[in-house]
Amino acid sequence: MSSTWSLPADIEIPVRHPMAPEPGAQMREHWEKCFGCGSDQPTGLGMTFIAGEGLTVEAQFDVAHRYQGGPGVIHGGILSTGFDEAMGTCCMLLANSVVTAHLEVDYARPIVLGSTLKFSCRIDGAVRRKVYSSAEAYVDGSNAPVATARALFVQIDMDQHFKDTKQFIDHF
Ligand SMILES: CCCCCCCCCCCCCC(=O)SCCNC(=O)CCNC(=O)[C@H](O)C(C)(C)COP(=O)(O)OP(=O)(O)OC[C@H]1O[C@@H](n2cnc3c(N)ncnc32)[C@H](O)[C@@H]1OP(=O)(O)O
Repeated sequence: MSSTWSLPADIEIPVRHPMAPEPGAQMREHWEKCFGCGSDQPTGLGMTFIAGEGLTVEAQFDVAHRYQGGPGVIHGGILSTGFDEAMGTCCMLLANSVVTAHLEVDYARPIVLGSTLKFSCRIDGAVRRKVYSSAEAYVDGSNAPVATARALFVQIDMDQHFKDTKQFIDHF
């Protein structure tokens, strides 16, 4: 795998929010209609999340047949969606609302339909509103990651960011 991704020199390790879920606790969906995590999104990934120690989160979803790209394997965009959601949820340990500004994925192995895809995510640091995260994805029986990702999330003001799409929002 290769990447030109590098963290900025002025990066700092942020503090986990005191109200963040305890390590081992399930983390909530950020919005019930979300394609990644929403319980009111029947075609979505239905991802689940467990808070880890420090600034880490474990996430997973089952690779259903409807997520097929090539014959018998996951679509690359679905895998990248899984990373996006898992790493974005990891940022919730800071109790910030964030959106993805940059996401890159290295695809190391094909992922067979029917697998359970597991993500190990962490916050690498933050600079002002920017939160840097990295993650690996695994399937059962594989010690090496099947894919890795890095992302930049930017903290937003929810009211301002979604001011033009409020008609879609029941509540957050
Ligand atoms: C979904 C939301 C719900 C929230 C709940 C929790 C989420 C949970 C899970 C969700 C999972 C799913 C999540 C989803 O799927 S979120 C959906 C996909 N993402 C979007 O739609 C975001 C679209 N982009 C924007 O709205 C704006 O561009 C944002 C808000 C990101 C920044 O525009 P804004 O005008 O506000 O700020 P700024 O332009 O001064 O930038 C600020 C800083 O960031 C730096 N920068 C910006 N872009 C890049 C870049 N590409 N590479 C490197 N750096 C970049 C920039 O240089 C500056 O740095 P500095 O000057 O400080 O050094």
